[in-house]
Amino acid sequence: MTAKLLDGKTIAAQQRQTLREHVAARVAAGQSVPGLAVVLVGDDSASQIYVRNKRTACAEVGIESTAYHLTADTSTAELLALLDQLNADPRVHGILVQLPLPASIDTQRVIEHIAPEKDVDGFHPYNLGRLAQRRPLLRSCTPKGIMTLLAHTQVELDGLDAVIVGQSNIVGRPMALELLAARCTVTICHSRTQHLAEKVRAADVLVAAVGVAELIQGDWIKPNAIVIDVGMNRATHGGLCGDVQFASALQKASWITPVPGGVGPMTIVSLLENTLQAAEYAPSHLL
Ligand SMILES: Nc1nc2c(c(=O)[nH]1)N[C@@H](CN(C=O)c1ccc(C(=O)N[C@@H](CCC(=O)O)C(=O)O)cc1)CN2
Repeated sequence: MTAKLLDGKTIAAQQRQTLREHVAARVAAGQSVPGLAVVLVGDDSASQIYVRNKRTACAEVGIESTAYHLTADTSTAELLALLDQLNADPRVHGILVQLPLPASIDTQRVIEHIAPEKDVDGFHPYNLGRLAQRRPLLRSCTPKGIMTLLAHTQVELDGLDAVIVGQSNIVGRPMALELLAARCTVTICHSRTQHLAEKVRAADVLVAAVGVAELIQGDWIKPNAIVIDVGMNRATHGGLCGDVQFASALQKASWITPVPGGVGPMTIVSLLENTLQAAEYAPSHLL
């Protein structure tokens, strides 16, 4: 058996086209251009690339992005002051603070300082709480993008066993809430999990988001499982590799995401969707 590829690059491109049409229709109807504030602190090279890619994607669909690049020695108080300004600005519908922040900054305080209705990353406790209650508003981008990929398989998720490897606030935990809302039976594995291979072998849907190159072996994969690889690790040959051993998993799974070109592009298009959603929900007196 050879798995079918869940081609995030192509699906995200189709979604950007749809978004472009929605934004154009919105503007033609006399409503405001959706605005995204993109905040980057420090000089992390990967973050700079992600921010650039997000702004390029914004431009493609007609979202106006404004960049705020702060130096690595910015204090938490200075960043909170910028967020106060952006929270109050009616042209800004979404605020994105690129993570990770420098260690000197209190990341949780920063996330909680973004107005929940502008929290297009879906990291604010309000938005995570809404998802936990199955009443989501702005959903975390990577898990949201993964749910879109899963919808493309047309596999009925109801009742399936889903296993998530990784318990981060950005991916693992909101992913569990998404899959629970889709009526999967969800297991989250982490660094203290015993018998990881056995847990993975039970998965009809596997989401690998642990950040360890090729940790998950192909022979751990249940036949016909759907395999979603969130990992983005530097391979020994210099390229990128995921958390799953792709070549051997391809022989066991029914569907699998490539790295690159799987989950990453879906994360970015979900951010664009959230920004349009935030603009559409913004109170009319602010438009
Ligand atoms: N504020 C946020 N910070 C971070 C998030 C996030 O969703 N919000 N997620 C990650 C990084 N990330 C987005 O910011 C991200 C990472 C990778 C990709 C992507 O498209 N990857 C490509 C490969 C890129 C390459 O060649 O290096 C792919 O998978 O095809 C998109 C978004 C942490 N921080």
